[in-house]
Amino acid sequence: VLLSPSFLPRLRQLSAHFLTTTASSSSLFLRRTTTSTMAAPAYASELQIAQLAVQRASILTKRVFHEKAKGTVDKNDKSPVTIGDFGAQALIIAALQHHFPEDAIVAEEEAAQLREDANLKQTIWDLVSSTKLDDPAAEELLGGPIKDIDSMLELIDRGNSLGGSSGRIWTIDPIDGTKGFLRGGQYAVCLGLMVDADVKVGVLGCPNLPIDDAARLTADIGANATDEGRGVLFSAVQGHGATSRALTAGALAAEKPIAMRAIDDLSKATFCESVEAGHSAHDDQALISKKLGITEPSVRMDSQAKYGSIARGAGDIYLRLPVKATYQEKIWDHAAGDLIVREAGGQVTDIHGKRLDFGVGRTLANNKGVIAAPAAVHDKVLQVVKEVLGAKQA
Ligand SMILES: Nc1ncnc2c1ncn2[C@@H]1O[C@H](COP(=O)(O)O)[C@@H](OP(=O)(O)O)[C@H]1O
Ligand SMILES: [Mg+2]
Ligand SMILES: [Mg+2]
Ligand SMILES: [Mg+2]
Repeated sequence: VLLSPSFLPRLRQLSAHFLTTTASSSSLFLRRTTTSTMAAPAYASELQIAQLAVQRASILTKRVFHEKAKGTVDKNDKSPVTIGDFGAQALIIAALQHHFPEDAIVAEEEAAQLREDANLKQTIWDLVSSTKLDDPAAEELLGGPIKDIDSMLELIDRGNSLGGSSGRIWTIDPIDGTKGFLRGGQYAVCLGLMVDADVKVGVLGCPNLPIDDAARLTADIGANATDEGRGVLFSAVQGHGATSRALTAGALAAEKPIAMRAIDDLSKATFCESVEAGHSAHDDQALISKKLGITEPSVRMDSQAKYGSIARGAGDIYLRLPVKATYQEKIWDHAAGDLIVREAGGQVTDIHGKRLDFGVGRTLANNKGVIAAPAAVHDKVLQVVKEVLGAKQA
């Protein structure tokens, strides 16, 4: 059993766990007892690697924003994609490949375009090969640097899994809210692990959100923010709650549990939605908000920073109603946020009240739209969504 190939990744996992649980203990005896008598919490190793990988990828995205001309290139779907998206995806997959080489990965980007563009490829390689966590133990835990430029392209393309309903599947959005990123607004580096289509681990790096969990959402949230006081890492493990911590450039900062705000009066709720009118139906959402008695205007922000923000009670409700009936939401746009909100005391469904189904491929083909709200009021919000959308069809 010890020598079977399937045991190898597990062995690596165990040694990773050993390295971190023992990093601060000095006696060998203590180390032995720690590892033999304490059961590791569920998905502890996956969580730690995911958090550090997102943290490292976030450094790269910040470097792209601050140091580089933003290098926007056109993708087939005409969404802006930057060297940051490719670079962050390469760094995250490198860490996953090092620890969990058997796991499938569904990631947003692919390397095809880089293979044909030597300049772009080199620019990304320069960034990727020079981005490290500033804590050597943490950097080593992620497996250190990528070997060479071709390995980088292969790693990016490891994210081409078709997804599905069985086994371990990671999903990555290296930069979610690319348009927000380009504007200097909100964006998120997103990573989730699904096991048999159930999201078990979710991590969101939000470099432009305030660190302070108590900071309420406002209309100008994160717009052209300086780095001072900003950068949050949200995490959740199924059944173990959700946390936030400062996003750092090295080892993980101390975590705090987060929870959604208890709201008994929906008229006092803060609701958030996409900046982009093409991504969710602003007019329908305004009507729903009004019917709920909400008088404050919506807070518009890009990316899964919306999920993280309501999970820590900085806002309360996130509505994403379809603009076009044919659009299928992508699993990487929702997996981490869905778990983080539910672990913080929320409920997340589509406009029909169905939980998001991450087991049918790269898209949420079985769902339309998203409604995320505190569990106690989710039904009420859903009811109003149905009223408004029903009236439109009638
Ligand atoms: N017509 C559409 N409806 C809904 N979402 C869309 C869309 N077109 C693109 N998107 C997705 O919306 C995401 C951004 O969400 P938000 O509007 O909440 O910031 C994009 O992620 P990327 O920025 O990673 O490409 C993209 O996947
Ligand atoms: Mg995109
Ligand atoms: Mg996205
Ligand atoms: Mg993206």
